[in-house]
Amino acid sequence: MARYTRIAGSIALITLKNPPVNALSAAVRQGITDSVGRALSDPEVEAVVLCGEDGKFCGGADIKEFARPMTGPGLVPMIDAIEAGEKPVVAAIEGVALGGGLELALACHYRIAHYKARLGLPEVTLGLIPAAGGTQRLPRLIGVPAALDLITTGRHVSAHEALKLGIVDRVTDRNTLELAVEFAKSVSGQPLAPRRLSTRQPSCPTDLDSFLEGAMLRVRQRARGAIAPVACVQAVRAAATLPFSQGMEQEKELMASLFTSAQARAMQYCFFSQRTVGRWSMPSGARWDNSKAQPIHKAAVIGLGTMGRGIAVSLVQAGIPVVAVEMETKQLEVAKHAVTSILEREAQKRGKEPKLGLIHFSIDLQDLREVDLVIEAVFEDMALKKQVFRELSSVCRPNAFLCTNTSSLDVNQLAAATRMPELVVGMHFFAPAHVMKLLEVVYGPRSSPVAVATAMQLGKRLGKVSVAVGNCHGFVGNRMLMPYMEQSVFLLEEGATPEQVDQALEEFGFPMGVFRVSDLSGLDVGWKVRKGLGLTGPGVAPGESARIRQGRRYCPLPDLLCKQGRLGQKTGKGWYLYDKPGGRVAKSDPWLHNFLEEYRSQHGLQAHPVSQQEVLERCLYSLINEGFRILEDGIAAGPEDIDTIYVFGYGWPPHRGGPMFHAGAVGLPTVLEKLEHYSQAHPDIPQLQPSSLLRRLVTAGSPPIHKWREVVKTVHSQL
Ligand SMILES: CCCCCCCC/C=C\C/C=C/C(=O)SCCNC(=O)CCNC(=O)[C@H](O)C(C)(C)COP(=O)(O)OP(=O)(O)OC[C@H]1O[C@@H](n2cnc3c(N)ncnc32)[C@H](O)[C@@H]1OP(=O)(O)O
Repeated sequence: MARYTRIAGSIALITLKNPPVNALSAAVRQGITDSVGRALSDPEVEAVVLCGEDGKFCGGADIKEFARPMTGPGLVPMIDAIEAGEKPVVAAIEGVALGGGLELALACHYRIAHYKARLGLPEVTLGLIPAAGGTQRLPRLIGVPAALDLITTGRHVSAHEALKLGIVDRVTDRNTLELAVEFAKSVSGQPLAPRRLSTRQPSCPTDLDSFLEGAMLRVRQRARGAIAPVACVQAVRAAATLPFSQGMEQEKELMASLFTSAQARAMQYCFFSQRTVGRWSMPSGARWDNSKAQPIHKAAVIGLGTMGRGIAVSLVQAGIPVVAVEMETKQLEVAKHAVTSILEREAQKRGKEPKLGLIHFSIDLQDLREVDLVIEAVFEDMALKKQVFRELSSVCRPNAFLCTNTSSLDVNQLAAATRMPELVVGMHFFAPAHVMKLLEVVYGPRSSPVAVATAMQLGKRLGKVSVAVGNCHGFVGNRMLMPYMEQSVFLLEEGATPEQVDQALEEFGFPMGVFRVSDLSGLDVGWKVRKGLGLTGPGVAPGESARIRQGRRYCPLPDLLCKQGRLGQKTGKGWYLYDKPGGRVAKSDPWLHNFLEEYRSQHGLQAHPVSQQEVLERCLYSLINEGFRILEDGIAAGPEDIDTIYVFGYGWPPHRGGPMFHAGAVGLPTVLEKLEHYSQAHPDIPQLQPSSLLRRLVTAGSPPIHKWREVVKTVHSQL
């Protein structure tokens, strides 16, 4: 809806009204259309001010409507009518003007923004382009290069940046509406033609063609197969080279090809999944809406290695005072220097002062007596972590929350080392912790709903996408990664090369294939985990075959590389060769190829050509299969949780929705059939045996993904 009022005598005020973000639903579009018509036809109205209720101008088109047949007035004619009107319209922008919301503002003749407002055209993140004239008006307002940047990235800009770019005419820290009304009065009667963006010529670089070609190249590289960013460049090219009306035609055609695309569906699913995970639940019945988070006034981080430093930076950036603890003075000094430089660098990027005063470095655990919450980030070693938790339990206040940053260790064992196990949760950050958006909040069997709510709330404050998950080895993300990584090395045994496997995965849309990632993070990380699990090293039973562990197929290749000191980038060689230790450019390594051949002949393995299809099916479907097991086990509340974890933490391409969404898109019967096929071909790999939930879903007629929770519920109720 939109509310029409008259204020200050001659000003018509149109207020968008559709909580929570005043999205442009059919009813809102109808309301605006009617109100604008009324204002234009009322002789007593000299000018119009457009604003949004509750301090939010507009969050854009109503995304929920995209899945339904379109009703109500179209966005484009509504916007065009505002620009063409003979009375000045001033947009009073508070909160957000995003997508269709900004496009609406661009049709207004003037724009005034509150200094806290954020503006942007994020349609590309939903698999679309700004097709209500955004791709045509923005280049005409701020020039082709700046518009291209905003449209292809979808990034939000602050009101101050918007002013610098020329998107808004004024920024205020006063009451935006009052200023807009004053402003509207002051411009009434002035000529409107120069204010109509559709009539302007866009400012273009002199070498437009090569500029656009370069931009297209960069966008294609970054897009990793996503089609919307490419369409964005094409639409902006139309703005730069065609008259407005033809540009609009082109915009419409491009949007028509995207609107019903599988990629747009996937990305919109990601948008809603990200919000669904905020409404977390635990098998006990505790939920986001019946569990109250405790405020965190002061926190601590124990262990200032790479992870601890990133976590400390995140806390400081969120304005939370932190005690940062290392065990020895020398390590503390090194960490202090590193944390301070990250804080300074990050603050400089944001044009702000670093909040150095919020962090206190210490080697004394007694300094933790006042904190509300501790995040332990010491080395991934159960005995060491238990020791730290015992000490924390005796030093901290009895009601302090004790969190462990672990990627796979049993949260319950750590809880058992404390006096208040209900206050213990896992907070699995991803490296670098101040950059990566994902946080897995891990609840053990004894974690209280308050502890989970507090950790989830803290994650939100840190700007993370937090997902609550149950306690098991590897939680959700790493547990699913294990069968994926196993398949990748099995494929090497069978004849593939790291290059082939990586290429298939990168063409699917991952930023890096599994072997490049392994080289980047260090092969010794997995080696240590495998040693801990008794899969390699002294824990292996004497006489056990090199390629069988615990009765199932095992590939010792990664262990063999580690034994040779090939730990990845840091040693200058791993699955690939680098020009020096710490080098980043991966080169194919003939040594490795020979090594693989020798290994195969030593173990009597016959190499066969491995197709791209086989790489994808075995790596991805085994990962997906584990995802179904995770749902069955109640470790993740729904497929949205798994998909959000994979998109935000593991580089799964958003235009493919996430692994579980991908399974639905491929077709559950196909996934089942392929898993059955590979499982028969490799009976010694239990991970390829289709999970019972997948079978059940197929038997139930492969319901759409939003119905899977119901099927999972029936599985749980029958247990
Ligand atoms: C054949 C061709 C046909 C073509 C016809 C097409 C015509 C269309 C032409 C033009 C294209 C225009 C497209 C768009 O405008 S797409 C939308 C662009 N806008 C966005 O992407 C913004 C999305 N929203 C956000 O980023 C954030 O929500 C926020 C910054 C606005 C607010 O953040 P926050 O305060 O953190 O709140 P939440 O994110 O939690 O959101 C609260 C609540 O609101 C829902 N919601 C948010 N935005 C929208 C929206 N645009 N439409 C519908 N619903 C929205 C969100 O889902 C939450 O809901 P809840 O989980 O149920 O609480």
